Amino acid sequence: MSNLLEVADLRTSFATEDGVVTAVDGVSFSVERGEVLGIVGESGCGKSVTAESIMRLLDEDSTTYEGEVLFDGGTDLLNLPDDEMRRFRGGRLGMIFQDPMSSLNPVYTIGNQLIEALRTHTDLDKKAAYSRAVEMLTLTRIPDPELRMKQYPHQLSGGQRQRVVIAMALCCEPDLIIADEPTTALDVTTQAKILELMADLRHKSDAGTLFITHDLGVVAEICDRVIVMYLGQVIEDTDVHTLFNTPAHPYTRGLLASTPSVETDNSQDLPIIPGAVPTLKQVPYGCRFAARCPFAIEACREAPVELREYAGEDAVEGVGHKVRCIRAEEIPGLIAEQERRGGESADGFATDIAEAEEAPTEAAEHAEAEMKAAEEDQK
Ligand SMILES: Nc1ncnc2c1ncn2[C@@H]1O[C@H](COP(=O)(O)OP(=O)(O)OP(=O)(O)O)[C@@H](O)[C@H]1O
Repeated sequence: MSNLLEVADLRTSFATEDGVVTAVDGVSFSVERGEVLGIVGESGCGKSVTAESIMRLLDEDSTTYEGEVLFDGGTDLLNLPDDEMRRFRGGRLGMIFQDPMSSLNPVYTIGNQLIEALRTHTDLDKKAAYSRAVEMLTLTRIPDPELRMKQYPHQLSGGQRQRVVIAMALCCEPDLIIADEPTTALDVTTQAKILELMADLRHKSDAGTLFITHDLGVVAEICDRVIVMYLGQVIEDTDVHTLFNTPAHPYTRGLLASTPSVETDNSQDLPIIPGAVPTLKQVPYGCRFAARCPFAIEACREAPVELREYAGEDAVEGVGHKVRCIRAEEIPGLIAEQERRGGESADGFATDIAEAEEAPTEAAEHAEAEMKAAEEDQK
């Protein structure tokens, strides 16, 4: 069976005043029917640009796409004529964004908008579209769906608006749903309810879902497989259990270690990934994470690192597990050694803010030295 979505070597670049920057750099992954694939990573790592590239929502004049985005057996979305792409969006491709107001028109009632979406993308007549819209709102468990049909977006709460957007994304029975931080703007209780709703709805359709979030707790709750992105690249790709039980990339370890859990009730004791994601103008030549990595050695900085199959002793048989780190197999041993020596390891990351703040200085110095060397090379 072919994948529902096959993204192959996607590269998205922007022409900016300071030259061309590549926000998504050779990203490949696939989504099967019925599967939820999570994309996780810190702010600025390219999650949204990946989604917006698949949907072709970026400014056409300043954006260049390379690679392939093959949908349902071969349609390359990157080469689809504009009018066909418009038909795909909201039809076979459903979208849910962080801010529900970006998907809703403030001057039309909820009913008008749902009916319009259904009439554009299906053969339903007005009466059938009305019934279907109410049915979809009921499915999202919004209170009093018939009343909501007559209301305008500003008359609803944030959680209710997001339920409407979910109803809108699902009403035309899309094959693929792209959800970009759909719960981030909501309070914790509403967030939990919306996640529960999404988890429930996925069992009612065989659509594939691409779920973008910076929150590993959300990943654990809703995703089957996960890709972790860092500075425009995939740095780890595996199923959700493997990611949480045997993470292989130091960045993933850092993200997991710095995520509060039920056991860690004091977030001050959580380790910190030092520094910040470099800007797209400062992309390091070798491993892009090296400047922030407690395990980086000179070899990490000498050449670009490929995404490859993880072959550690703890690798789970039969589970695809890819990692972009030349030391991934050594790291469990290095951490065990640290622990044997009595150090508080926290997967190699410091829990002390002062200690963690030393590293960005080192990172910045290194990035600057690399930039200088690259400039010299170009002369
Ligand atoms: N139109 C644009 N022109 C130039 N750079 C852009 C443009 N859009 C995004 N970027 C840059 O691309 C990089 C990736 O951005 P993206 O929004 O995909 O990150 P993200 O991982 O989704 O982060 P967040 O969680 O904050 O949304 C960032 O450095 C961002 O500044």
